[in-house]
Amino acid sequence: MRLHVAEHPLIAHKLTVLRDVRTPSPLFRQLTEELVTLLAYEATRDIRTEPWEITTPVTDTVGRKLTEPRPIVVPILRAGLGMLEGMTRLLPTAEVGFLGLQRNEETLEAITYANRLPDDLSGRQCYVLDPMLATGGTLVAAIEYLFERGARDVTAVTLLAAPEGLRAVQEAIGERADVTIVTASVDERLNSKGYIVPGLGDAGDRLYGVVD
Ligand SMILES: O=P(O)(O)OC[C@H]1O[C@H](OP(=O)(O)OP(=O)(O)O)[C@H](O)[C@@H]1O
Ligand SMILES: O=c1cc[nH]c(=O)[nH]1
Ligand SMILES: [Mg+2]
Repeated sequence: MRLHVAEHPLIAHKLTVLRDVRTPSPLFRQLTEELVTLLAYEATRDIRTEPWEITTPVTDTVGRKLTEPRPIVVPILRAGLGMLEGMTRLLPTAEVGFLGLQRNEETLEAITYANRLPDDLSGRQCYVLDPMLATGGTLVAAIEYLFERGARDVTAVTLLAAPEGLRAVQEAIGERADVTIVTASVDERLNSKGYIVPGLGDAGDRLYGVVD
């Protein structure tokens, strides 16, 4: 597993406003999108391209173009949905699959309630979107769903990651595949309720409001 912590003054600034408990949902959503676009730049550093011949108004030349098959972007509902627009703005031709997972607040176990992925992901570059990597249960489950369909090249884009969650992903995935995590921050720890500290609270609730 590779970890990339994206360090940039704009990321640090936007993340600080995002963490602030006084930041209302509309601004939280806007900042999430902006942060994802900045993180996507890092996350797609190894996206596959191939030579492509074109003619400019001046001459013939060879540039580069994204290779087929198209990359796939997989937001983890709910909170990952807030990252989709920012990612597809940079990767407009990407296919989008969906996973819905919810953490049980007592056991912290991730329960799957939606799985809408292409059947065959072999040879595809997959980008998983979830703002929070806490215990790692959700991301490990998501990566396993992608592996089941043949994916072996997975990049997870998160806003915050806890050291505990990073260790859990490393232990679960091992050397089985090429997994990269791109995050804006590795925070200090988890609290007794499994929340990231200092964190930003419940990302889904801050994006979309509290649902029972
Ligand atoms: O690393 P973990 O301990 O598994 O926790 C992280 C998960 O928790 C949050 O989702 P939540 O269950 O709150 O669902 P929501 O997005 O619908 O709010 C978050 O968006 C991650 O998916
Ligand atoms: O701090 C946390 C941990 C899990 N999920 C969240 O939304 N926030
Ligand atoms: Mg939530």
